[in-house]
Amino acid sequence: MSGRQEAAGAVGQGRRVGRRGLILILSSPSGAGKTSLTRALREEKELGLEVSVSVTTRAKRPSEIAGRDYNFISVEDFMAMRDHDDLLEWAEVHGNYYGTPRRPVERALGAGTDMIFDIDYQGTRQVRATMGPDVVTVFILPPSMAELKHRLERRAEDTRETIEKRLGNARVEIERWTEYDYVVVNEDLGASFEGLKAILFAERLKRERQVGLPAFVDGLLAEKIA
Ligand SMILES: Nc1nc2c(ncn2[C@@H]2O[C@H](COP(=O)(O)OP(=O)(O)O)[C@@H](O)[C@H]2O)c(=O)[nH]1
Ligand SMILES: Nc1ncnc2c1ncn2[C@@H]1O[C@H](COP(=O)(O)OP(=O)(O)O)[C@@H](O)[C@H]1O
Repeated sequence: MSGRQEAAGAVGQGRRVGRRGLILILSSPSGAGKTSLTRALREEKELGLEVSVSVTTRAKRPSEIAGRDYNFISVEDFMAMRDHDDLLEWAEVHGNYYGTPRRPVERALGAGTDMIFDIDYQGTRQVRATMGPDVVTVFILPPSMAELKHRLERRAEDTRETIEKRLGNARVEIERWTEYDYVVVNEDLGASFEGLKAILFAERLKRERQVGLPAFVDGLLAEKIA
């Protein structure tokens, strides 16, 4: 992306290596754990990640906070945002509309802040098409279908009908796993969290994401060793 500010970087003899911001996308079938992992990443402040808060037309769950987990809006308001091009991407999932507001993403990336998106495979395709190399995608798999069902039941925030619909869609969602850069089988939440941090740290060091490296290396090679 042109015009994007660079995150603070390494310093060597006054030569700076900056970094382009990235978007870390987490997708999974319902109940595999992407919300828990997104919350854990957001709460670890030193990672410096900003979570994209989607708009949705679905009803709020008891544990959710409007403005933190989602902005809950009417179908009319959703369509107005879509028609005004206020959404970076949008999709219909489990019979409800979901979308990523464009402006907060542009603001965060413009300031060099990395973002996390918890969006489905349809949205992931759209973001990859528009943001290309700045996107890193991770698919979260459950350890088994039986455990996926148990997690949805243990979460106890949805009606039986809602759980059935999400389980019914799980196979179609899981089949998209090959479209993703990384795959994490979320058996142990702590281990999955460590895996995501490893992905983030490695992606931040990718050569093409580090701006100013050629000048930095030229400087290194020109330096006189006493
Ligand atoms: N495309 C798209 N998908 C979203 C967005 N926000 C959430 N989703 C996806 O919508 C699906 C349903 O999310 P949610 O209702 O929170 O249910 P959960 O998956 O059971 O936690 C999940 O696959 C989310 O990743 C968005 O802004 N865009
Ligand atoms: N590794 C895990 N082991 C056991 N329970 C988990 C694990 N990850 C998530 N959970 C639980 O499973 C339920 C579904 O997780 P959640 O993060 O809401 O999934 P998603 O956002 O993918 O629908 C929640 O009750 C959560 O606490």
